[in-house]
Parts: sequence; structure tokens; C-alpha cells
Amino acid sequence: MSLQQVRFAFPGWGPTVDGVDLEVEQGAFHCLVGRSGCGKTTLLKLAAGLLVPDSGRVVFHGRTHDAIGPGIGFVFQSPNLLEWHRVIDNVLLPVSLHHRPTEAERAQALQLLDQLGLAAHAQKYPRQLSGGQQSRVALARALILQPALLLLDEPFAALDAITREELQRDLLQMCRDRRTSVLFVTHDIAEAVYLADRVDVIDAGRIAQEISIALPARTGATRYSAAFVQYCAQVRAALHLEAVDA
Ligand SMILES: Nc1ncnc2c1ncn2[C@@H]1O[C@H](COP(=O)(O)OP(=O)(O)OP(=O)(O)O)[C@@H](O)[C@H]1O
Repeated sequence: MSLQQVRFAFPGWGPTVDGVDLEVEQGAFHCLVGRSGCGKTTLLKLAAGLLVPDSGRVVFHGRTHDAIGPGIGFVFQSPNLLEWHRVIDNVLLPVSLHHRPTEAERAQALQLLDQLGLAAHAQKYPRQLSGGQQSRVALARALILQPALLLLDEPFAALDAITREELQRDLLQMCRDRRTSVLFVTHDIAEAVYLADRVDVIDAGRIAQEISIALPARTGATRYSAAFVQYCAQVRAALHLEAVDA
């Protein structure tokens, strides 16, 4: 997926996205980091085709696209589950919009839930789940059609630190296994450095800096490594945040 010289302004306002070039290669994991209001969500909606650029192009699989199709999964900050559907049927929702799910598709949904530690909860309703479990269901729903590209807008922002770390680990694993390309918006510098191959620092609707992250396979120890701390410092500097002395 690539954004080429994308510009966008809300009617009556100055540019929110101001000439962005961004390329997400297959299997790559990119994080967009920036201050509140810098245009991250708008950029993600442009990438999804939920907004249309005033100029420039969004290209997905070689074509300019104009709507979220089966090749793209989207996860919002809140899980947005359908309260009157069981967990399994929430996961199968993107399938149900096209046809009645087959047994094979139900098995696939159950497998996804199993990978996310939710096999025992498939028949429950969303209100019977914790916030972290609901986020996992939203992730499973976004993955059910095996999208080539996953767009996530601060999906773990409302979660406690422990649940968040577990979900970050599971998300990385699932995207790596499927070679899913990811564009992930977050305010959290450590989250971005842990997840990303590349962090794009956004400022006033532009990419202010691109930072490639070359960490070995992420494990629990990664967050305490010198290289990890160094990358966080680099992102902080790009955001003009006060330096943290080692
Ligand atoms: N519908 C709208 N009409 C006018 N301006 C809007 C609209 N939606 C967003 N904006 C403005 O566009 C700018 C960028 O918003 P956006 O939601 O993309 O920022 P963000 O970086 O995702 O912020 P946050 O981190 O707080 O979620 C903000 O100044 C916001 O006020």
C-alpha cells in the first residue's frame, strides 16, 4: 500500500494531511506516532479509503482504491462489537455481510479465537468479556478475511499495561505468521518501538521523520535492552520531547 503526495483538508480548514508519501511493503509493520491533532487518524482513514484525498493517490495492490475492501482490516480504538451477537458471530460479521458463514469459516473463526486465548468465550456475549478480551475479538474480526493490510487506530489505548503487552505480543505474532502489512497509530513511544519495523513521526500533517527499527526478534527482554531505550530516545527527540538521561 502506498500514499503518494496525499493532501487532505476538512472543508473550511487548512490542510490536515499535507503532502504525505508513505509506502508499507508487504509484511512490514509501520507505526505512526505524533502529538494529538497532528493528523494520524485522518491519515489512517485516507489509507483505508474512508476519506478521499484532495490530491495525490492511495494505491493498494496496484490500484487507486476508494473503500475498505476485503483486502483491508480496520481496528478502531474501541472494539465496537455488536452487543446482541455472540463472540463467534462478531468475529464472523465481515463474512456474514457477504453470505451465511460456512462450517469451514466457523472453524476458522474458532481457530482465530483460540490463537487469541478466547476459545472458551466463543459463545458469550461482548458484555460478558473484559475490555482486553473485547479488543481481542475486534482483532479476530479484522483478521477473519485474512486482509493483506491491517489498519489499527490506537486499538490498545484503553487497556491496562499488562493486557496491552500481551496483545502487542499476540498482534506481532499473528501478523508475522500471515505476512500481514500493518499501519498502526499510537501515542505510546514504547509501543511503537516494540511493534514497528519503522516509526513515522507525524507533525502538522507531514512525516517529520522516518526511523527504522532494527531490533532482534521481540521478546519480554526487548523492552529492557539498550537498543530499545536508544530507539525510544530517538523518537522522543523527533517529537521534540525533553531528553531522558541514561
Ligand atoms: N470532521 C472534522 N472536521 C474538521 N476538522 C477535523 C475533523 N476531524 C478532525 N479534524 C481536525 O483534524 C486534525 C487532525 O485530526 P486527527 O484526528 O487526524 O488527529 P490525531 O493525530 O489522530 O489526534 P489524536 O491523537 O488526538 O487522536 C485536528 O486538528 C482535528 O481537530
